[in-house]
Amino acid sequence: MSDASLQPHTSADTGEAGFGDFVALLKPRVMSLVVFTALVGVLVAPNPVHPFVVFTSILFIALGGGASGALNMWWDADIDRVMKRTQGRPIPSGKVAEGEALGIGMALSGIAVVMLGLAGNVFAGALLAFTIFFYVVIYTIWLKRWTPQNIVIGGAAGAFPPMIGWAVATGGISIESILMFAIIFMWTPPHFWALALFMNDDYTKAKVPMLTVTHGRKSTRNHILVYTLLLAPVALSISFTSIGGPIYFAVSAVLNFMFIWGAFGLWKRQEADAEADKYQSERKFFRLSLYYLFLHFTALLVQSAVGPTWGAIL
Ligand code: HEM
Ligand SMILES: CC(C)=CCC/C(C)=C/CC/C(C)=C/COP(=O)(O)OP(=O)(O)O
Repeated sequence: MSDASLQPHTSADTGEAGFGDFVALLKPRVMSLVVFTALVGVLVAPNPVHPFVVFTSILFIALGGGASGALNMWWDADIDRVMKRTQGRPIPSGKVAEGEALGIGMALSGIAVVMLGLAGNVFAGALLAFTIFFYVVIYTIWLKRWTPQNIVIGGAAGAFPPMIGWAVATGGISIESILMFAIIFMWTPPHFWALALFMNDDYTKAKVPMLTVTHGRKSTRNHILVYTLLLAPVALSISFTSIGGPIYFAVSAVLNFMFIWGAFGLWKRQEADAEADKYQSERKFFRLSLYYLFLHFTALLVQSAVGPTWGAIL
C-alpha cells in the first residue's frame, strides 16, 4: 500500500518470464483487498460455513480476480506501454506475450467459475462469472476508453466480491450484501480519482478519458468531495443491519470523518500548491482510501466475532 508500488518495476529485464511475472499478471496487490472483502462477506453471513468451503471458495474467488487482472492487462497492453506506472508490467516489459496473458486469463477464469460453483454453489459461481465479465468487458473493453464515468459504472465490478462471499454462505442476496456492495461502489470514485489527480500525465499521454483528463483537476476534486459525502451514510447504515453494531459504527464514524476531512482538504487545494508539493495530500488521501476500506471490512469481521449487536445493548 505504498507509493513505491505505483512506480514502474525496476527488476532486471532479461526478456524471460519468471514465476513472479505470471503472478504480477494477476494484479496481486489490488486483488488482496478484493479477496479480503470477499472473505468478510463469507464470514459475517448468518450461516456458518465449513472452514474447508471458506478456504476453497476464497481461493477460487482470488483466482477469478487474478484471471480478470490478466485479461485486463491483455486488453490494455497498448495503454500500459505508454503509461509510466504500468510500463514495467509483464506484457509491456516483454516478459509475457499478449496471447499468453489471454490464454492464462481465460483458462483461470473458467477454472475459477466452475470450481466456485462446485465448492460453493452455482449462484456464487455465476456471480463470479458476471464480475469477471463486468470488469473485463464492461469496464476494460467498453467504458474505460469511452467515458469519464468509466470507473463510476465499472467500479461495480470491484464491489461484487463481498456479495459473492455472502452468496457462498447463503446462496442468495440480502440487504447486508447489497450494502457491502454499495460501500465499495461509492468508495471507488474517490479511491481512483485521488490517484488520477497525481497520475494525470500518464492518462493524458495514453489518451484515456479519465475525469482529470476530460474535465480537469478542479472538477475531479469536486467529484471526490461529493462521492465522499454520499459514501458516509451508506457506510454508516450498515451499522443498523444484522451484521452491524456499535463497534462497526464507531470505527465507521471515525473513518468517515477522516475521509470527509481529507476530501475537503483536496477540494480546497489550489493546483499550484498541489503541483509545488508534488501532490502529497492527494497521495495521502489515496493511501487513506485503502485503509478506509480495509478497516471498514475489518470492523465488520470484529463486530461479527465479538458482538454485541444493538439488540443486546438497547
Ligand atoms: C474500477 C475500479 C477501480 C479502479 C479503476 C482502481 C484503480 C486503481 C489503480 C490505478 C491503482 C494503482 C495501481 C496499481 O497498483 O496497479 C489502484 C491501487 C489499489 N487499489 Fe484500486 N481501483 C479500483 C477498485 C479497487 C477495489 C474494488 C479495490 C479493493 C477492494 C482496490 C484496491 C486497491 C489497492 C489495495 C491498491 C494498492 C495497490 C498497491 O499498493 O500496489 N481498488 N487502484
Ligand atoms: C473477483 C473479481 C473478478 C474481482 C475483480 C475486482 C476488480 C474489478 C478489481 C478492479 C480493481 C482494479 C485493478 C482496477 C484497476 O483499473 P484499471 O484496470 O483501469 O487499472 P490499471 O491502469 O492499473 O490497469
